[in-house]
Amino acid sequence: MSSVWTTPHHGTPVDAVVPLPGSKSLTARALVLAALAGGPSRVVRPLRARDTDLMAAGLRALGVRIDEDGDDWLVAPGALRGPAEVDAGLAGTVLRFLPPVAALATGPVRLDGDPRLGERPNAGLLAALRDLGVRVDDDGRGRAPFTVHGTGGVRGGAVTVDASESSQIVSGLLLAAARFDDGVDLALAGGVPSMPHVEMTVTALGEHGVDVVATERGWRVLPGPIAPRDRVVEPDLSNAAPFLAAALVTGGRVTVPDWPAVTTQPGAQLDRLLGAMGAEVERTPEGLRVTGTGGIAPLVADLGDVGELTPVLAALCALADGTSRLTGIGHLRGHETDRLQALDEVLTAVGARVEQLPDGLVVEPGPLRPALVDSYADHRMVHAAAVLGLAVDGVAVSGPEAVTKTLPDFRERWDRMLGTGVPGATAGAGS
Ligand SMILES: O=C(O)C1=C[C@@H](OP(=O)(O)O)[C@@H](O)[C@H](O)C1
Ligand SMILES: C=C(OP(=O)(O)O)C(=O)O
Repeated sequence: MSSVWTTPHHGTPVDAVVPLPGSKSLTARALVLAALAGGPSRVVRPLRARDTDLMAAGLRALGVRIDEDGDDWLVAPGALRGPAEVDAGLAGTVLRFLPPVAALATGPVRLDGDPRLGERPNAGLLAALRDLGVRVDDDGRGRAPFTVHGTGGVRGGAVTVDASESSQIVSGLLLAAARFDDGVDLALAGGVPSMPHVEMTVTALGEHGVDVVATERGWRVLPGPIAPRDRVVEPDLSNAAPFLAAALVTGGRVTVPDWPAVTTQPGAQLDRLLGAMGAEVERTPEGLRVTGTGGIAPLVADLGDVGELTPVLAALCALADGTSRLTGIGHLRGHETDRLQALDEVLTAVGARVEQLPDGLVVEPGPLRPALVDSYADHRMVHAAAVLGLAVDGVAVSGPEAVTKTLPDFRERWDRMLGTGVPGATAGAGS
């Protein structure tokens, strides 16, 4: 049975500096590219959480050596081999980044994960792999579990890909493509959500010396070596969302240190989005500082590029001064849970009126009330509940352990930000 977390209600302005661990998305790319590189790489300050630990475990199962050196990971590529079993848990990154790597291995690689993983869309990836010459056995639905029959090499070449349900399908193919005989000339069959994450992949490839260019309909990766590279992982800006939102909800201020000046992380758009909701946002020498100014303005925005910010932004919408409309996020129905349905249920439970659109949500705030809500095994739904709980006394969430996916000590960090946890350890009073 899962536990229940009664989220802290907080009637006074927060004032805290909240350092955050590394980005899930950057850690995943760093691991995969290091594993495919021509020599060893060091990943400094990787995220250590369920998703990235599963990525490391999956690569190890394929023959890659990954050692811990203090907080760093040392990655030494080896001959990729099956037979192997990969547990992807609920990680979209493992589900979509490892099959193209498995295709380069010698032997069968079976990928499976949590029950919900089998509902996450992946047909576009498996179809593309088959078109590139890879044998994949699945249940006919293109979803986990499935087995990639690696033969030690992939032909590669031109391929048209349906990545309308996840950008990770594109990223997975591009990350491994330099190791395909003919590289890849990837044309999109339609749209792709989360474009900043594809840009993150393209940037990471370039940093590893891979020749990758944008084409009229997609991207071309030339075959060639992947250079090893030591890299420091930026803090996870998407996981900054609930903490920065706390400044808005309580009329306080929160600073996230080491906010990168330039980044491909979609969380960088929090400055624009929280600014549109009434926050004052400044870059200080210490980091990004968000200050609440009293009310919360409603948000009308296409979040297609920044889908993973939706749960926290939608929670803010339930506390706003008017009706919000969030669109461009139909693909969130295939995330850790159907996030549009889950947000509808949670925001309704605390008193908002919610309308589901095919590609989004309309959120009209109502009189707030306490509620016991579900996490739906989704880390970002726990973040959303925590944000609501600041303003609504008596918000409890069942299954809060879902936060292990990307920020295992979320609750401790939350308490410290509010000044109710162990002082000084990971967050303290702002200056
Ligand atoms: O490539 C990545 O690291 C990610 C891409 C996005 O996936 P979708 O395009 O499936 O939304 C994002 O939501 C996910 O959290 C991380
Ligand atoms: C969609 C997310 O995760 P995943 O990488 O599993 O797709 C997320 O973290 O919001």
